[in-house]
Amino acid sequence: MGFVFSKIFNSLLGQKEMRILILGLDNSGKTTILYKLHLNEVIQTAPTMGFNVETLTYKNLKFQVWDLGGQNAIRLYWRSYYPNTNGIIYVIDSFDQGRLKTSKEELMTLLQEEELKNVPLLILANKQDMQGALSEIEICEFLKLEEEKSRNWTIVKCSALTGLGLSEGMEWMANTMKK
Ligand SMILES: Nc1nc2c(ncn2[C@@H]2O[C@H](COP(=O)(O)OP(=O)(O)OP(=O)(O)O)[C@@H](O)[C@H]2O)c(=O)[nH]1
Ligand SMILES: [Mg+2]
Repeated sequence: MGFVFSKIFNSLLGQKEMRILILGLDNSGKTTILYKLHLNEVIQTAPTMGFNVETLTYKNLKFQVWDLGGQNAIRLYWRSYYPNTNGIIYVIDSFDQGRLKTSKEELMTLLQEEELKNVPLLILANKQDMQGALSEIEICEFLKLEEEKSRNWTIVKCSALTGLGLSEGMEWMANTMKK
């Protein structure tokens, strides 16, 4: 009986689009990641002034993925996209150590948002192809996220250029949402 219910539930879930936001500072690689996932290509990007949105299917789940511009002035508008969000992908440029503190501050601010309470968080430590990039362990230590007890979160090292880690990250998101 339970099996029948879980099959029905899964098929319903398969049709529902899960709303995912890709957030992070400008130049961290959000748009490159979105299109690497969508087209399996590295596209030439320009700074995003508004947003890009694409539908991706992964593990029988449909994700409606919103990539928002990360420039300082545009970050003010992130919160208008928060309602009904099912997952957050937070992208960090692992090579840009000078802006890691700012990136952490932005992350801490959004984690305090009531509308994003308990929403699963996938942190992507991007640009791992660059010599001198911080490892995901170093970034994790810097972020000090151990206190995020009520939220499902993980950190995955990735490169939007090579594709490293992107499937792993999406797999985590899909599995977390299916639970
Ligand atoms: N080496 C390397 N470069 C990357 C990687 N991901 C993105 N880039 C480059 O970083 C630059 C910025 O990438 P975008 O995807 O436009 O960054 P963004 O986060 O969307 O930036 P905004 O739209 O301004 O918020 C581009 O030159 C990308 O080619 C990566 O994994 N490795
Ligand atoms: Mg962009």
